[in-house]
Amino acid sequence: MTVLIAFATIEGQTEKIARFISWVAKNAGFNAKLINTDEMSSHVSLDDVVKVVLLAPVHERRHPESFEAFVASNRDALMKRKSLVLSVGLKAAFASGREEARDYLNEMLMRTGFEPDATALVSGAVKPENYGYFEGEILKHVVLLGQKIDPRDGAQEFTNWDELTSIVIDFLGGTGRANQL
Ligand SMILES: Cc1cc2nc3c(=O)[nH]c(=O)nc-3n(C[C@H](O)[C@H](O)[C@H](O)COP(=O)(O)O)c2cc1C
Repeated sequence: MTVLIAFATIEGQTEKIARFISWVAKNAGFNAKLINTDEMSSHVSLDDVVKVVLLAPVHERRHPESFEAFVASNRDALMKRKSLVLSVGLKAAFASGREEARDYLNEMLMRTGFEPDATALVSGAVKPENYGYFEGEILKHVVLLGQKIDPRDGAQEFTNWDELTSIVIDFLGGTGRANQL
C-alpha cells in the first residue's frame, strides 16, 4: 500500500515535514512516494496509491502556485483516494492567528475545487538566514505582528512533531483526528 506525499516548499520547512511524514508512513508499514510539486510534470501516476497527504507552506497568504496547479490538475484522481491536506504557516503557531490560517487553507481548497477527507494546520519555522530585507519586514510587521518574536533573533522552529505524528497516524489508521485541530 502506497501513500503519496506531495509537497511544495520555499524555505525547506515543509520539505522537512514531508520527509518526516514519509518516515512515519514507512514505520506504519506503508510505501511512501514523495514528490515536490515544483519538480514534476503536472500529471502523476496514482495507480498504486491508496492515500494522499498534500502539504504546502503559506507565503503572503497563499500556498505556492505549483502546489495549487498540481492539486487542481490531479483533483479527480486525488479525490478517489483518502486525503489529508496540511497547511504550514506561522499564523497557525498562535491561537490568535489560527482563524486566519484556516482561511488560507479554505481559500486554497475553494480555488482548487479539492475536497479532502481531513485537514490540519501545522506550525512552520522562522529562518532569517533565508530572508532578504523585504521578507524580514513582512515576517516582523505582518506575519508575526503582535507576537514577541523578532526574526533577527535567529532561527526558530514551531512545528510540533508529536502532534504531527498523531495527526498522520490517525489519518493512516483512519480515525480522523486531523479535522478537529
Ligand atoms: C515572506 C514570507 C511571507 C510569509 N507569509 C505568511 C503568511 O501570510 N501567513 C503565515 O501563516 N505564514 C507566513 N509565512 C511563514 C511561513 O509559512 C513559514 O515560515 C513556513 O515555515 C515556510 O515553509 P517553507 O520553509 O516550506 O517555505 C511567511 C514567511 C515568509 C518568509
